[in-house]
Amino acid sequence: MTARLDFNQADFEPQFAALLDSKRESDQDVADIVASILARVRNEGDAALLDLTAQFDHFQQDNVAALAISKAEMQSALDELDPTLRAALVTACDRIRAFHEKQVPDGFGGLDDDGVALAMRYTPVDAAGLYVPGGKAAYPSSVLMNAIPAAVAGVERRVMVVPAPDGYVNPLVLAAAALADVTEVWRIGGAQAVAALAYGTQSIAPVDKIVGPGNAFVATAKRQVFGTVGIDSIAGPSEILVIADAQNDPEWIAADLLSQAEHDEAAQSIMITDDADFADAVDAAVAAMLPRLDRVAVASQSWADNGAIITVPDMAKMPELANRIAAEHLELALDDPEKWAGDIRHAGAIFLGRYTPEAIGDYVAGPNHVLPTARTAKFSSGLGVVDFMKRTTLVGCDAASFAKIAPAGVKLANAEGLGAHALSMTIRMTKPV
Ligand SMILES: NC(=O)c1ccc[n+]([C@@H]2O[C@H](COP(=O)([O-])OP(=O)(O)OC[C@H]3O[C@@H](n4cnc5c(N)ncnc54)[C@H](O)[C@@H]3O)[C@@H](O)[C@H]2O)c1
Ligand SMILES: N[C@H](CO)Cc1c[nH]c[nH+]1
Ligand SMILES: [Zn+2]
Repeated sequence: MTARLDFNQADFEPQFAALLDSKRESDQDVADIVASILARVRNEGDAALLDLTAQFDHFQQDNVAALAISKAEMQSALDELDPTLRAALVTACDRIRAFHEKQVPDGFGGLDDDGVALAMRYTPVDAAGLYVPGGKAAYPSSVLMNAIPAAVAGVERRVMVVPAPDGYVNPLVLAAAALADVTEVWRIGGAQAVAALAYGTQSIAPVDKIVGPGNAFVATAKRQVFGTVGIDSIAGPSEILVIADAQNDPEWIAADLLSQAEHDEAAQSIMITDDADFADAVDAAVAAMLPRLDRVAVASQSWADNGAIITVPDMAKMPELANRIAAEHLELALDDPEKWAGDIRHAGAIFLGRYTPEAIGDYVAGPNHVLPTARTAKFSSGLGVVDFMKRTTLVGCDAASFAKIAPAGVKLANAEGLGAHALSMTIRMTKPV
């Protein structure tokens, strides 16, 4: 049974607060396990990586070099791909690349009113780690979502890690890596892969930034290595918030809720509706659909443990709740979805109207599906080209422009009691070359 919350009930607020608080990647036990895995890889390098890969992925190897996948293996996976599957991958690739090419920032530069040359430019990081999940499902789509923006940004070393449970990596994942031009692939996953990318080991050179989605252990590991390396966002177990009125087919909405529940027992699917009978109909449709899914066990547990159906007296109450949920994905299965979207301030991605299920965004719409979870959409965004870049500012004064602005700088330096700062400016006015 999934949770049912009614906005009009006296106990709504504590129930809603508990729902918001129930994300697995925020749990202390996960944080403790991850901290010890990170420490082991940092201290012991390759040996710990081999040991943890054997423990968590049941993949035993004697040396880390054996965990690498060559360019030739990736290419042959692509060459041997079923042509219709290859065509689908190419469609996804083309649409994702087109959307991300629009994101390349320009920077700017020129002389300001005082004659000072000012500019801002964007440069890519040298090396990016691309986490592709693979514990419970294979994610060729996540290869594309990670690797394409990295390549568009101009990152030279694009290092993919993917867990290989029992030593197996789905060939479609390798084919996607070839198509998206990944430069290095390692069959490692979980917090130990994040640690190897962040700290480096004897065999794996460290990267500057780690991006990509994963389960609670991966998301927590990224949070903990931040500072040693950059990260994109906390992209943990999937979430969907569906806003639906009674005009919808309950089965369509049930399928949308289950599309994210089937990712992980820790995934979260929530619906808000203004119609109690429709809420009952969706609940029944989910129950009827669940046994027909291949991933019935995962989806059932997710729906029972973390799912919820919320009824509101009218849709005007919806935006405030949606903004507090700050979901990774938000579907507006309503008339005039653009109008409602204007009231949504916090969501990783918004899907407009009854014909835009979230799943279209997972694969082929074009925007990235690596998105912030666990309420972090309140302050962070989905993966994009700028995540692989840094900004550098440039300033250039000549004698005339320097003389115009330096006196204010000298005044402030003296006020801060920083005499050498003041001197480095006054010296240029009193002792010009
Ligand atoms: N937010 C996003 O943008 C987004 C996108 C795609 C997928 N996802 C999410 O990615 C996740 C994929 O999860 P997955 O499990 O299939 O693959 P995964 O690669 O994220 O995790 C598998 C790894 O987790 C580690 N692990 C598992 N149980 C552990 C334990 N008890 N202790 C320590 N480590 C442990 C293992 O090292 C294993 O290799 C799902 O939660 C899915 O919802 C999120
Ligand atoms: N919905 C996931 C992001 O939370 C992405 C994905 C990949 N494949 C299917 N779905
Ligand atoms: Zn999905």
